[in-house]
Amino acid sequence: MPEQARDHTPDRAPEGTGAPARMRDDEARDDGAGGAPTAPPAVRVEGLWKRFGEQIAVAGIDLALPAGRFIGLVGPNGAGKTTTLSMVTGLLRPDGGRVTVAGHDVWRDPVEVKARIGVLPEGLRLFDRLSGRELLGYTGRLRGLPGAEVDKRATQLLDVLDLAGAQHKLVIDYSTGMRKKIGLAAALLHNPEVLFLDEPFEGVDPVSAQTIRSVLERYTDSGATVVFSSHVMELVESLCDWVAVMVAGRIRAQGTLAEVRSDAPSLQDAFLELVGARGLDRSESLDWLGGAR
Ligand SMILES: Nc1ncnc2c1ncn2[C@@H]1O[C@H](COP(=O)(O)OP(=O)(O)OP(=O)(O)O)[C@@H](O)[C@H]1O
Repeated sequence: MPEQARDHTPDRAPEGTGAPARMRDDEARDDGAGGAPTAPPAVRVEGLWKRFGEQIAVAGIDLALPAGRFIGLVGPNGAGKTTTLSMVTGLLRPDGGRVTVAGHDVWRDPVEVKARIGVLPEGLRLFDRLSGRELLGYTGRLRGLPGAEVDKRATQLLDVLDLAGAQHKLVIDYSTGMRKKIGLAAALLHNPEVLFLDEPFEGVDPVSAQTIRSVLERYTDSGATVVFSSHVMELVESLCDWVAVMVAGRIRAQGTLAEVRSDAPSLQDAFLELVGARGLDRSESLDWLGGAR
C-alpha cells in the first residue's frame, strides 16, 4: 500500500480533554512542488477527540476529504464512525480538535456550515406525525426556500425516490426503507454542498438502493461531495472513489480507493488486513455448533 494512503494518527493522548492545539488555515495550498495549488478539501478534520467516560471513541483523528468525491468512511462495529460523523456535522460537541466544512468552522460558524450540508444521521428521528410531503414542506421552509420552490423540489424528489404514492401517508407509518428515502429527500432539498449519510443503505431494498445510488451519483457528478459510513465493503468499493478506514477511534488509511486497496484483491481484503482480522476465524471455538446431537 502506498505510504500516502496510510494514516498515522498520533498514539499519544493529549492532555486534559485531549485536543492537540494544531490549527491550519483553509485556503488552497500550494502542492510544494511549484505546481498548481490544490483545491481545499470539502471537509477538514484536525485532531478530533471524543471520550465517553473511560471509552475513547475518537482518538485525535485527522482527515482531509476531497471535494466532489463519493467518500466512504468504513470500519468495524464500534470504530467511531457515527461519533465522527456526529461531530463533523455539528450534532455532537467534540472534546477537542477542529472541523471545517467548505472552509467554515463547524463549531464557530454553525449557521454557515449547516446551510451547506445535508445530513442523514443514524437512528434518524423525523417529525413522524407529518406526512412525507408535509415533512419536506416543513424542512424546505426551515431551510429558507420559497414555498413554490419547495413544492417543486418536493414533488420531484418524491417522484424520483418512488414515494409519490405514499406522500400523504404519515411518516410514522413508513417502512424503514421509506424512512431512509424521505430522510434523504429532506437532506437533499436545499441542494447542499456536502451530504453526510450514516449507513444510508441499511434496511433498504435493492430497487430503492439502486434509486438512491443513482440520485447520489448524479449529485456527485455535479461537483457535490457525499460522505457516507458503511460496513458493506462491496458497496463502498462499487460506489466510492475515496475511502477512509477507521479502527478503534483512529484513521488507519485514507486515500483513493486504489491507494487504500493497494495490492489487495478487493477492498474487503485490504480492510481485513488493516483491522488485523485477516485469516482470523473466531468461530472455531464454537465446536459444539452444528455437531452431532
Ligand atoms: N453516547 C455514548 N455513550 C457511551 N459510549 C458511546 C456513546 N456513543 C458511542 N459510544 C462508544 O464509542 C465507540 C464508538 O461508537 P460509534 O457508534 O461511533 O461506532 P461506529 O463505528 O459507528 O459503530 P457501528 O458500526 O457499530 O455503528 C463505541 O465503543 C461505543 O460504545
